[in-house]
Amino acid sequence: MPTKVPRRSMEDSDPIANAIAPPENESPEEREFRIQKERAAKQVSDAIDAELSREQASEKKRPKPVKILLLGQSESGKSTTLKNFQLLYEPKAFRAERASWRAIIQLNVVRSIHIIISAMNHAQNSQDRPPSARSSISSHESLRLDAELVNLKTRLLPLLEVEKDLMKRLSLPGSTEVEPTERPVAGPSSKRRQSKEIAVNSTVAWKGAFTRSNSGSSDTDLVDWDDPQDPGVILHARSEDIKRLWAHPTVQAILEKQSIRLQELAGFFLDSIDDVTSLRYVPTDDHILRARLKTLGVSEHRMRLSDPTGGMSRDFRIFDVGGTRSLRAAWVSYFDDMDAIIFLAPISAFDQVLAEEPTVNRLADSFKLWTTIVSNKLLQQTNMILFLNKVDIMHAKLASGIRLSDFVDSYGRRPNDFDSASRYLRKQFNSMLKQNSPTPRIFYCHLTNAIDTKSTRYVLAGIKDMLMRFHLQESHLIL
Ligand SMILES: Nc1nc2c(ncn2[C@@H]2O[C@H](COP(=O)(O)OP(=O)(O)OP(=O)(O)O)[C@@H](O)[C@H]2O)c(=O)[nH]1
Ligand SMILES: [Mg+2]
Repeated sequence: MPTKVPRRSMEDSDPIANAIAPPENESPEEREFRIQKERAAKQVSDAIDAELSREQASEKKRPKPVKILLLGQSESGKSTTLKNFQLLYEPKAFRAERASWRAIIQLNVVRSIHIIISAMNHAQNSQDRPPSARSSISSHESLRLDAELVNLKTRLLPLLEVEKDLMKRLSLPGSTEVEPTERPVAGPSSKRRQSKEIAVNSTVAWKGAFTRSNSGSSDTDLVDWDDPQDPGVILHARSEDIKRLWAHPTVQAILEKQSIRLQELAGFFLDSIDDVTSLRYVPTDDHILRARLKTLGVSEHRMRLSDPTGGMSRDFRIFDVGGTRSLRAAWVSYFDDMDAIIFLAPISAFDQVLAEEPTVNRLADSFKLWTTIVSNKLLQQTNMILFLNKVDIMHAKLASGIRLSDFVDSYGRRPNDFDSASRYLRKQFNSMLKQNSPTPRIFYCHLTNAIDTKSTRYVLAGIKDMLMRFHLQESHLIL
């Protein structure tokens, strides 16, 4: 009969000692087997420790990371530029987040419908007012909703519940990080109305709320299709209604008369409703770039990029910040030690105002912000890269007859075409930089469309190579 091994003396109250103590009544064979297992485990653990020390030692030898800070007003395209970097250099990780972006796109769709319904209500209310009160309202606001439209509106109301539900899921338990912020809907300033825009603090792991923890390797594995709360089901069921609402001539007239240009609003997906509301919809790269989620905090993204000359790879750190005015004070703590600033100025916004400050023209705000950044003492040595962004919207706006000179007096009688306008604006930004740079500094300016992956890919690859070369020269100088 095998002799029993006496239980090792230990403090019964010590949970750790309890957990690692050999089992009671262990036979000699079991003991031998356990000791062998523990020895093997220790060998593995020692090997991991050795590998970690080797990595730490080589980490110390690695050159300093290249740091890039993305700056610009809200909705200038900072987070979209970061998404482009991720898509280009970490496509697997980027695509693994599709389930989270699917939820944001659904939220964007519902928000557009919310804006349309508010505009319809506004038109209806002005119609319902007594004629004496109506006399001060311009005739265009009194467009009548026919029975079909009223019906459509009623059928689409459940989507507002979807919005609430998605927002609840985005607000992680115990967190107040999700902040539905007010933004004015374009329209005559005296009759400005508000529509909510969702924002998330980028330091919060909001993406976890939508990604399956045990997700498989294929795209469709990323979404929990059996989730009864999935907003995709309701959106799919209402897809035809959404299309009819959006295509309805009275709706188009109401939006036009209230100066609401939904196509130009961030997160516009109403022209892709068939795709976005299809059952088992998984966003394409293009859709992820178009998705709008306002940034509140500052987020840091790390990636290791290869050297085009075949040398050692470099660590890049890209910092994305929130661009709303109240968040800009936080930028300065990141100014120290940056290798480059990518400043985004959405030139198409020349006829728009800031959401947070409806008296301030957005192009004027970009000019002022650029001047503040280039004249900052901490940034005198920093490479400046300017993206004159949203050129696609700029093209369309100018072509539709909206005149730059109506908003920028100094543009004078120059032609209202894209080439002349972009050349003029580039010159303005350039001269602001020169006036505020006591010593010459590296400056690049690109006309960009950040939702176009192809053109952005070339711009970003060029920036990466330039910064690697520059960084390499600097390290040689230091050595
Ligand atoms: N059409 C068009 N849309 C763009 C372009 N660049 C960005 N967008 C869209 O504009 C919206 C705003 O872009 P974001 O990248 O979220 O803006 P941001 O600068 O990060 O804004 P904050 O986080 O509020 O500071 C998103 O829906 C983008 O898809 C562009 O060049 N053209
Ligand atoms: Mg952002």
